[in-house]
Amino acid sequence: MKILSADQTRAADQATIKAEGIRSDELMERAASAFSDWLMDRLSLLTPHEVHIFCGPGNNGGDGLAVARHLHLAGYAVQVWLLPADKYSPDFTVNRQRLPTEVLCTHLKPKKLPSVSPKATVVDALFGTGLSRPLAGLAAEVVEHLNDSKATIYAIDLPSGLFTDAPQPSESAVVQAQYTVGFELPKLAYLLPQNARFVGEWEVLPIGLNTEFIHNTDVDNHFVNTAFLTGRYPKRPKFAHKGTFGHALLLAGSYGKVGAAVLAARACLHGGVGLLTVRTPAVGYTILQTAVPEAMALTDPATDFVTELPDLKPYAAAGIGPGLGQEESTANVLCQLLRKAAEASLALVIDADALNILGTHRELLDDLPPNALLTPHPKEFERLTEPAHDDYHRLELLRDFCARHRCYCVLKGAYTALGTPEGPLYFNSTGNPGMGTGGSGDVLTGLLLALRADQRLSPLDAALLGIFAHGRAGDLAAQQTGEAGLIAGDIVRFIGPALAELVS
Ligand SMILES: NC(=O)C1=CN([C@@H]2O[C@H](COP(=O)(O)OP(=O)(O)OC[C@H]3O[C@@H](n4cnc5c(N)ncnc54)[C@H](O)[C@@H]3O)[C@@H](O)[C@H]2O)[C@@H](O)CC1
Ligand SMILES: Nc1ncnc2c1ncn2[C@@H]1O[C@H](COP(=O)(O)OP(=O)(O)O)[C@@H](O)[C@H]1O
Ligand SMILES: [K+]
Repeated sequence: MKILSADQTRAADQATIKAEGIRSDELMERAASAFSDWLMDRLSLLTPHEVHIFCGPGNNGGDGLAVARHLHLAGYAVQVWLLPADKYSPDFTVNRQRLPTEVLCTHLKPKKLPSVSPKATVVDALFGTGLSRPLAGLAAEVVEHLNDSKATIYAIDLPSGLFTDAPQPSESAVVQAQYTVGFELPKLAYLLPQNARFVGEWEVLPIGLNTEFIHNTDVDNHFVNTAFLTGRYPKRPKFAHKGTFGHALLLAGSYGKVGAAVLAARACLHGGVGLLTVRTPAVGYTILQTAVPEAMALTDPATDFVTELPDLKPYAAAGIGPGLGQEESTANVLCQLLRKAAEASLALVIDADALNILGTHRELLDDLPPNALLTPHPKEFERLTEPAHDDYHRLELLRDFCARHRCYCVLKGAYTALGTPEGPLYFNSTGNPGMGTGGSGDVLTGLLLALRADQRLSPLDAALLGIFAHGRAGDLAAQQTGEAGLIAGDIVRFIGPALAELVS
């Protein structure tokens, strides 16, 4: 799914109105009906609800007025509160006129704000994508009042005060919604940790925006769901053999961290790799051969950490990092691997301690072979770049980093963001907080290694499929274990089912 900016959203609305020959208030009616139906599914008519709808002067307020009409006609006790303004949008005015006279509709006044009980349902229709500056004055006062009320707040399109695709000053007033319901496509603002307390849970409802316009619009950001991945993960051919899916090399583990190598190796095998060879220090030999008999062990001469790079000829892809440690001789192995990878046409996946080594020897970044795939969490990413002022700045750093080094970079977290050499970012939709547990990242590395070894997949598709399937495997696992009980090995068990869902 494409993530549109505020300007692109407005243009999509206009394109739809033009292509369908409808009036703008008819499109608003679609949005308001979709929102009203969604809300009424959650509110029961049997328990009386005090529903307060707070409307601003633009089309977000127009949506709110239309929602008020729908809820009133369905039998809910609705009260509308209007933010006074010099100017109201035409569709606001149309819907103000359509509001049945029985619905109480009152202008808000400073210092005389209505009391809203904690049991009330509030619809926030003050501002949406048209917000042009941080809220101040009465609007800010209303927002603080709603946040203090403890009522359940449902925001239409955006929590009021939040910009669609830029940060707002830290002290400015923003509605803290429990739910945000947008239209057609998700917004960047929904996906960032710093906005979580404003956005709450979110959902988008289809309103039939013009598909041709969306198709022809270039965007900076994409949201990756199952539909987005259709056609990217081919079925295994009938006459396939282990050579078809590539031979991968995993360099991982050190004394006390051989488990990371085991998790990554198991994930790689469940990720469909043809053959897997694992380079661990000697201390890992028995552990690996026992825990993962399907993998070949190519043990390093040193006991506790990896010191020598094996011959790269047999391999289609190499993964380096999980549990590796940062000894100087291990850093040398990484350095040689980077220099030889391009010549050996080796796809690289770089994680964990290998990233930390890159962070302390930044000159090595210039040796990254084309299409290398890096998988930092935000702290590791900071070591490769610089501290970010906020989540939006971090995404810009990600974009710059991938463009400069011609690499793919997986910035891990909820809604993991994949940066690409071409520029666009891809936000993942799967995964759950249960995956915030030691070893989850090692599993991702192993899975990505398998997909990079599969010569049928482009670097972009391998990365998108791996990130999505990793989160999906975590979701399937959590259905059995619960989130708190989830451990990294559980994610491994569900990689197969998660990938099977993607075959098309
Ligand atoms: N036909 C359409 O364009 C559709 C629009 N929709 C709704 O329309 C919304 C966008 O509507 P608008 O573009 O009218 O924008 P908004 O309703 O978000 O707000 C714009 C109005 O608020 C004022 N304003 C902006 N920032 C302010 C601030 N800080 N303090 C005080 N006033 C401020 C502007 O001058 C303008 O009058 C969407 O979020 C969505 O809810 C939906 O109905 C779908 C269809
Ligand atoms: N709240 C969350 N929602 C979705 N995915 C998550 C969440 N927390 C963690 N994850 C995923 O779990 C993995 C954790 O990786 P990482 O931090 O490297 O763990 P480790 O170093 O312990 O292996 C990442 O892929 C991340 O996207
Ligand atoms: K709103």
